[in-house]
Amino acid sequence: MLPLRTTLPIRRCLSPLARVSRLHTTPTLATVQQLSKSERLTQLQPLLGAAQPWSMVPGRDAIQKTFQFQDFNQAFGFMTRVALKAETMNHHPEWFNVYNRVDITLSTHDCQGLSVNDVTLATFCDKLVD
Ligand SMILES: C[C@H](O)[C@H](O)[C@H]1CNC2=NC(N)=NC(=O)C2=N1
Repeated sequence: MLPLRTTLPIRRCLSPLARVSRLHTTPTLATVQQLSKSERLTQLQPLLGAAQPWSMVPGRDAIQKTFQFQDFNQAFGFMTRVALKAETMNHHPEWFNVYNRVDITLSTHDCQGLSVNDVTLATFCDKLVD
């Protein structure tokens, strides 16, 4: 005779599908923070003061830079490499391309401003054309 209330552990109450989905739940995303004042001095300033500098976007906490290449092939090859890096970082540029020109704007939507991810991706872009 089964007792009226069984207190089975929760995992045995889940349907197989629910159990699997619990195994594959998306981990909570680490929240990315805006660059601190000191990070802006140590990490952002070098980008803004470089020989081929990034510049702040007026009215936004974002940086922008235009890259010029010999032709479309070179420009698209650059974009391909940046795109693959963006995917591995899960951090994506805002960009525009016409022929041999690539305009890139970087900012972090999740924190409505510049984060270390933008510094990392900007540095990656610069190294590609060094
Ligand atoms: C859901 C997804 O992980 C987030 O939207 C990622 C994707 N790529 C991103 N790219 C940029 N530039 N900023 C973000 O905050 C961001 N967030």
